[in-house]
Amino acid sequence: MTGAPAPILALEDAAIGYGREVLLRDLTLGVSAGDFLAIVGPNGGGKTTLLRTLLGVQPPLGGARRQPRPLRVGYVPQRDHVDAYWPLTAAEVAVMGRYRLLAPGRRPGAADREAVRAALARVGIEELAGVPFRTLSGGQRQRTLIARALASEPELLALDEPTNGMDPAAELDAMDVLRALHRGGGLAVVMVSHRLEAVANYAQRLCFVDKDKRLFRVGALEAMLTPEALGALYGRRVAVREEGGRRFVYPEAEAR
Ligand SMILES: Nc1ncnc2c1ncn2[C@@H]1O[C@H](COP(=O)(O)OP(=O)(O)OP(=O)(O)O)[C@@H](O)[C@H]1O
Repeated sequence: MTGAPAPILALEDAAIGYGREVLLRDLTLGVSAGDFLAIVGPNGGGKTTLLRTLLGVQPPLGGARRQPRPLRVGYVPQRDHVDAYWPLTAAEVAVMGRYRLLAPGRRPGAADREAVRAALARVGIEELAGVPFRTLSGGQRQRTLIARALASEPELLALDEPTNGMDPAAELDAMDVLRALHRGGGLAVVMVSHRLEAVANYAQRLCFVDKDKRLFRVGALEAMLTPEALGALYGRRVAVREEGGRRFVYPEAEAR
């Protein structure tokens, strides 16, 4: 039988939220091995809540979360939530990703140091291993946090706003790193972004989320970049144009 591959993580008719407050309900979403899914919506729209519920960090308020087998997930939190790592070096931050692979009470050994070196190399910052995290640029910090996640040998990389606050060049660099990890490493990637343009050239599938509009929609990239789907997300006409092999998102001026 052919068809969509079996999901490694799924929500079925799920409600997400906190305590008694449901942000969105009836959400059905699956993530398969090798997927690249971007969750897009406005600030405060419920993206992080959806990601955390999908990962099992917080429970759904209704419906079900399915995870058919144990899954190694590398989680990359929002960068500005982790500045407390001062005064650790990049390698000392990345080695934290090894801790759950260590036997209780064991300290990281040569194999762990090699895994960290390899993880820093995969994100292109091997030479920054001994540099204090707090002195790194935003883009270098983000790569360090991705290396920490990679050091845990994940099957799924989950990232919350990985390019937030970056200049356009650093954003492209970071997204290129994710693409290389996805294509070369066979990693499934699920990321949250409030900027559609940041992910429109990288993700295979998009999920639009906005609790205020009661919007939840998921589909293949091409199906989600239509005027109709973009209108549902932005509440105005938005066009996507391709120039030089890249997609750009243009909100169109309202008629006066
Ligand atoms: N721990 C919490 N308890 C109660 N409400 C929360 C909690 N965390 C977030 N919320 C609320 O849930 C809503 C969605 O927040 P969420 O962080 O999921 O949105 P987001 O789309 O990821 O936004 P951002 O891009 O600003 O991080 C917001 O109204 C927020 O105030």
